[in-house]
Amino acid sequence: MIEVNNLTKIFYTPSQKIVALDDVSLYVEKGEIFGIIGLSGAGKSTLIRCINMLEKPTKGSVVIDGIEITALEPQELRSARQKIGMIFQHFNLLSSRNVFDNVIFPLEIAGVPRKNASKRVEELLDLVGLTDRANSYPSQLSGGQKQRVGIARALANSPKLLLSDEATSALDPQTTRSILDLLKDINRRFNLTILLITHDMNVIKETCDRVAVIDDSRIVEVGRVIDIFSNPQTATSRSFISNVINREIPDQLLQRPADQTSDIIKRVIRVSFIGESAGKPLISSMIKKFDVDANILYGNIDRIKDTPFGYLTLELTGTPDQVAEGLDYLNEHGLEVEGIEDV
Ligand SMILES: Nc1ncnc2c1ncn2[C@@H]1O[C@H](COP(=O)(O)OP(=O)(O)OP(=O)(O)O)[C@@H](O)[C@H]1O
Repeated sequence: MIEVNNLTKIFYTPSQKIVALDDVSLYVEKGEIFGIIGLSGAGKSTLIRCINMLEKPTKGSVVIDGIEITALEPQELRSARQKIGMIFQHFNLLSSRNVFDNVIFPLEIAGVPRKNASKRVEELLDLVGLTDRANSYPSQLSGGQKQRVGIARALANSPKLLLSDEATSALDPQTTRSILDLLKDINRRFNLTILLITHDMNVIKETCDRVAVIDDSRIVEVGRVIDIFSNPQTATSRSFISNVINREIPDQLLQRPADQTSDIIKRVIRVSFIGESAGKPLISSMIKKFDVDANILYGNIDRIKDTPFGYLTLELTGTPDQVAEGLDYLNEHGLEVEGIEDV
C-alpha cells in the first residue's frame, strides 16, 4: 500500500545542513496499522510529511497504492491527496465553522454536490459518535471530541490511507484509549490502512500490527510489534519498551551469592509468552519434568493489540543438566527465553 524507497530529506538553513531523513525505506501493507516511533527530532514528522508530499523529499520515492506520489504534477497531486486522510496532534479544525461544516469542508473542496455531501457528513458523525454535536463549534468541544471531528473530516473523501501525526499526544490516557479504539474500529470495518507516528510506545502496543523505530533520521528496527516487545534488537527499542513494561531486575536479586559448596546452579531467565503459549502451564510442566526449582522474581501479563503477552523473570535452581534440559523444553515449546545472568 505504501512503499517508501531510499527517502532522504535534507533541510538547509542559513547556518546548517540538517539531514532529517537518511535513506529511509519502508513497506506498509494494505489494511495494516503501522506505527513509527522515535524520540523528538528523530524525523517522524518529516517522514509523514514526505509521504503525503507536504514536504518534498531530497532523494527517493514514495508509492501509494501503485501511484508514485513523488513524481506527480501539482494538479495530479491535489487529487491523489484527496485519497489520503490526515489527523493532527492539535486537531487543526476551523474555529469559525461548526462540527458539520468542518467535516463537510473537504467534500466542498472536492466538488461533491451539497445533498450527497450532507448525507456523507451525517454518516461520518454517526461513525464517530458526534451526531448530537453537529452544530457545536470547536471551542465548545473537549479534546477527544475535537479529534473525533478531525477523524470524521479525514474520512470524508473515503481515503485509502489515513496518516496520524501524534493524534493522541494532547489527550489524557482515557481519551487516548477511546480514540485508539475508534481508529482500530475504522481500520477493521473499512480495511483502511493507517500509518501513525508517535513517541509513545503505549500507542504502538495498543494499536499497531507492525512498527518501525526511527532514531537520528534512520530506521533502526522494523517488525511485528509483538516480536519487538518480546525480542528487541536495538537499545532504542529496549528503551521505548521499558517505558511500558518493566524489564529490569533489581540488582539485589542478581547479586545474591551462589553456594560454592554444591553443584547446584542458579540461572535468571526472562520468558516471554505470546498468544496461545500465554495460556499453557509450561513452567509448571518444566518444574515437574526436570526437577528444577523456579522462583518468580517478576511477572507481568498484558495485551499487545489483541494478543495476550507476558513476561516472567524466573530464577531456576538445579544441576547444570537439569537447568539446561528445562531451558531446552521451554524453547522447544515456543517460548522466547532470554538468559539474564548466572548467579
Ligand atoms: N522546515 C524545517 N527546516 C529546518 N529543519 C527542520 C525543518 N523541519 C524539521 N527540521 C529538522 O529535522 C529534524 C527532524 O525533525 P522532525 O520534526 O521530523 O522530528 P520529529 O521526530 O517529528 O520530532 P517531534 O516529535 O519533536 O515533532 C530536526 O532536527 C528538525 O529540527
